[in-house]
Amino acid sequence: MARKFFVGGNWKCNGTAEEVKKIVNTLNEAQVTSQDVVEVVVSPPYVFLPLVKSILRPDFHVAAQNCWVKKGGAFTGEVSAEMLVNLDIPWVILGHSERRALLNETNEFVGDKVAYALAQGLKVIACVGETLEQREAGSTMDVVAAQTKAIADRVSNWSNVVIAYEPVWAIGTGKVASPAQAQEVHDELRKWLAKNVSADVAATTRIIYGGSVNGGNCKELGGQADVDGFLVGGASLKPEFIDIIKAAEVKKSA
Ligand SMILES: O=C(CO)COP(=O)(O)O
Repeated sequence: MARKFFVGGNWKCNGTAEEVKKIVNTLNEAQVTSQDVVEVVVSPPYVFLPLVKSILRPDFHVAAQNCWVKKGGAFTGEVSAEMLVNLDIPWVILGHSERRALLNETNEFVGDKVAYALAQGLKVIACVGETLEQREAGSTMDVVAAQTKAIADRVSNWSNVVIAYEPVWAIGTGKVASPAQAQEVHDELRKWLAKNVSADVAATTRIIYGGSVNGGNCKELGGQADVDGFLVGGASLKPEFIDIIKAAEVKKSA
């Protein structure tokens, strides 16, 4: 089964209601590649999720940027997976490196969140990736494997999981991984899945790349055999996000 190209826009902690409406209008007006070829998901901050969902074109979907690790209750400031399901929010991003680094989310905690969110019926974009220090120490694959293992230990059905490989040193830095660097990790990660989960999960799970993706570099990155799409930060707030969605065409013609 072919892996459908996937483009996610992670808006992070940005935007006013007016700005959000503007971004959505731009997306709504854009002529993009058919949804048979690409799946598009945008992830606004929580407070804008109902607004975005209500005005976004029906062929694009929304994702939350996080959710609580288990059933809701006395957890001030948190939003539960059940609440997202209740509002028909289909996707959630979990384990983003900003949360791992700034909010001390461990591999195990992220694994627990992924398992819980999937069990509630959410689809999950699970983020993994190494820091510059880890890359320079030659431990990229050990780090990425440990992050993925914490998920694999807790998840048996991978059909609703997209893995986002986002090297921390490439996020928001303008220092994009080269197509060869991205392909190398995606290939290793797929081999890891084949060995430790199953050949089927390795063949069907989409592994998308994130970190300084823009309208200029998306085609070459997307042309790599094991790059199944992108998780885009800064450029997803701009009209060039549409060019990034269109990079799915490189796979169609491949
Ligand atoms: O963190 C990212 C997406 O989740 C990537 O962010 P940038 O595209 O701004 O580097």
